[in-house]
Amino acid sequence: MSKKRKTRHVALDGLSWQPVVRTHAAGLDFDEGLLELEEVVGVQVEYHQTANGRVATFTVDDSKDIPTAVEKQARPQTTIASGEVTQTAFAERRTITAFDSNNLLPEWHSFSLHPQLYAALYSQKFVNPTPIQSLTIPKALGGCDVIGVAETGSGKTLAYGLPILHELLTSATSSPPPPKSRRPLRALILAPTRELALQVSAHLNTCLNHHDATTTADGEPQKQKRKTTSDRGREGGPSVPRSPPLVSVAAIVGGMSTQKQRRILERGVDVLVATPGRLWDILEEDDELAEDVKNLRYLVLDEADRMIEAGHFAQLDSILRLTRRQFNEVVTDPEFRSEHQPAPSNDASPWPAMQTFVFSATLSKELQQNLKKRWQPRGVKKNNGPASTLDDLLLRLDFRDSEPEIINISPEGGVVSTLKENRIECLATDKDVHLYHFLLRYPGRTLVFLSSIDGIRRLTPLLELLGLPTFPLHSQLEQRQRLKNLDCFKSQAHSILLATDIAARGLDIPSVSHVVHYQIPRTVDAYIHRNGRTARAQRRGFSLLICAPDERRVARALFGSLGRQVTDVEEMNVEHHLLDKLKRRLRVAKEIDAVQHRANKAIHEKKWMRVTADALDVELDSDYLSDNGADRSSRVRDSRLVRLRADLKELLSQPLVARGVSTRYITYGSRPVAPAILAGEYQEGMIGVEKTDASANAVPLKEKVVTNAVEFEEWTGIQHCTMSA
Ligand SMILES: Nc1ncnc2c1ncn2[C@@H]1O[C@H](COP(=O)(O)OP(=O)(O)OP(=O)(O)O)[C@@H](O)[C@H]1O
Repeated sequence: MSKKRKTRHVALDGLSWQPVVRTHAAGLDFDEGLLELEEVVGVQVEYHQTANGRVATFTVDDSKDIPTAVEKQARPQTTIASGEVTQTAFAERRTITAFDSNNLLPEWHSFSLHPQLYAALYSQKFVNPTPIQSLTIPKALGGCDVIGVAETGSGKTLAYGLPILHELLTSATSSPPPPKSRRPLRALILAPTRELALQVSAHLNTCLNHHDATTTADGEPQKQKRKTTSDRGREGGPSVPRSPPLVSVAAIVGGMSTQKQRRILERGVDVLVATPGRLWDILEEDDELAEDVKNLRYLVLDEADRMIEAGHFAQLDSILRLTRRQFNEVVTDPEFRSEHQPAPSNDASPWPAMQTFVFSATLSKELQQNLKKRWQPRGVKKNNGPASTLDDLLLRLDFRDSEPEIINISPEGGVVSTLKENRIECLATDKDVHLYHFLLRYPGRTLVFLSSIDGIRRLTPLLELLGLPTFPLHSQLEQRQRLKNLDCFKSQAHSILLATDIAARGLDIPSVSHVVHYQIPRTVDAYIHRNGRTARAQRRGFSLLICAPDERRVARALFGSLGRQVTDVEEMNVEHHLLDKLKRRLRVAKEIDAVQHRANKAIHEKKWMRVTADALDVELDSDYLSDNGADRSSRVRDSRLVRLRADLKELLSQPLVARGVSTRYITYGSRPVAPAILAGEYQEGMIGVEKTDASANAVPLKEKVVTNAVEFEEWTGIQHCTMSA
């Protein structure tokens, strides 16, 4: 006789969701666009078709004695923090208590960091601290507030991250948090974009969950195979005991399920990385978190200047007000204020006073000086209305330190020493062909910046039709798609990301070989940050500015603001004789795209008419429904498409041949090319075109001045122009 199963229905949030282990590497690992993965065990999911669509019912199988989240919370020792927790719990069992930094990481030894962090640095082969890390870490560990300005890709995340993790790890090791209560938030890191927030969270988690090495008795790291989600699956389900991590880091960003976010916060988080908009939404509902923010130990503004541009101003202002010692000012949202009366003073916090870190690659000197001067004793601050500029906002930061340390090691002229800049001047209508030529001539991971989303929408299908692996990134894409595209871009050695300035800040994508400014950036900061996606961490990088005549004034002003002249930037050598062939390919690709676009539009219109007619309960004209005319035109379109595609295929199959090279007699003649083809010295698909690095193919400046004196004059002739916004 079968035993009757006991079932009960519970709400989605009442289930015992558990974060799933995912592989880590420093940087973005978004699993094809998944922000966070959770699993639930012992629950049957049934789908029912209803008038409102498909509905899922979750039925807990009690025979398996699976606790719900509510039951779990009632048990001691089961609070789990952050999406990365199972890994963290796993690492915790191997918490490192000793590390021979004196011998293994001598350059880091004087910082006396927590052994866990040393082991993580060692396993990532970060043998030397970067300059900003060397200067910042001792100050931060000594309790100073720090304003750090250093070039892009110089390791600013760990400059503020290591001191925070060090203190949290040290205090967690000496006095573990009480098991039952939700652990209070200790550090808040605010970042302007979702991608950057997720990246910072992943970067810090890598330092906590170091998987590649474990220590032997003498503290010597020893290689160990990293566990992956699939390994775990093969082993037959979760094998890791789910104990709380020592320190948990989580990210809260827009575009992520709010239910998941609530669960993450309920489990308790030590370090929260967030975008201001989503964090403020949560703070308005979560009193406990708002209370935590008032008693923070660390506050970090990463890429503070961009936060203003990203339209987070009001929310950022409101969050910063919560962190101030005396809550006696007008809050942006009065309703919120009445609910959240101030904690009397930060002195009540069990932690020492809050430390504030402000980091960016671009904070004006003037602002840095103002920040230093602006400190006033508690309670005498003026100007309590809502902040309206970055200056205004940062001047209201409540540094507890009367002398915040300003560490500015940004390079003169804003250019990283390992970056090579080139430019191409051409008509606006020739930008496409120059971009196409560059992408073929210098394959690699290329990030192309455009000023408008329309431009990205136009170029993406063209480059795809031309056979180039192209991915778009802009704010009108769904978050999941944004992360997926980033993942695709970074997983292929030869790929192209067409992006707006949403990708200009902070993103640490491994080995971006080229940055192309398809349109001139609107600000100097944007130019610096765009360039900063390549030439990171002392690697070499290349940036190309494609400039049309009507952009020259802006270019001149931009370089003027950097204390340079645009003519200091070498012109790129272009194989002009190849451009005609490339233009032909582009023309056909554009035609295909236009025909396809018309076809899609017709289909959509028809569909829309049908849905609208159904909704209004009206009958469509029989002529309209008969499809005869439409069929005819779609047949014409289809056959045109077939023809055009065949033309493009033919054009793409024709090799691009350098001037003076005969493809009929490749073994002899004035330039026999066969030996070089066999030796792989030519660029693929380009016969007779030498394989070179983009940075090695510029027209030397002197030569340019002599041969093109008129053009040179045009670039320098007009003085005193101003940047347009
Ligand atoms: N000490 C180190 N040694 C070697 N590599 C490091 C070190 N510290 C950080 N890195 C690596 O350098 C890269 C850039 O670091 P990070 O993203 O923190 O730079 P950043 O200064 O914040 O850049 P941006 O201004 O563009 O945001 C990362 O891939 C990081 O893993």
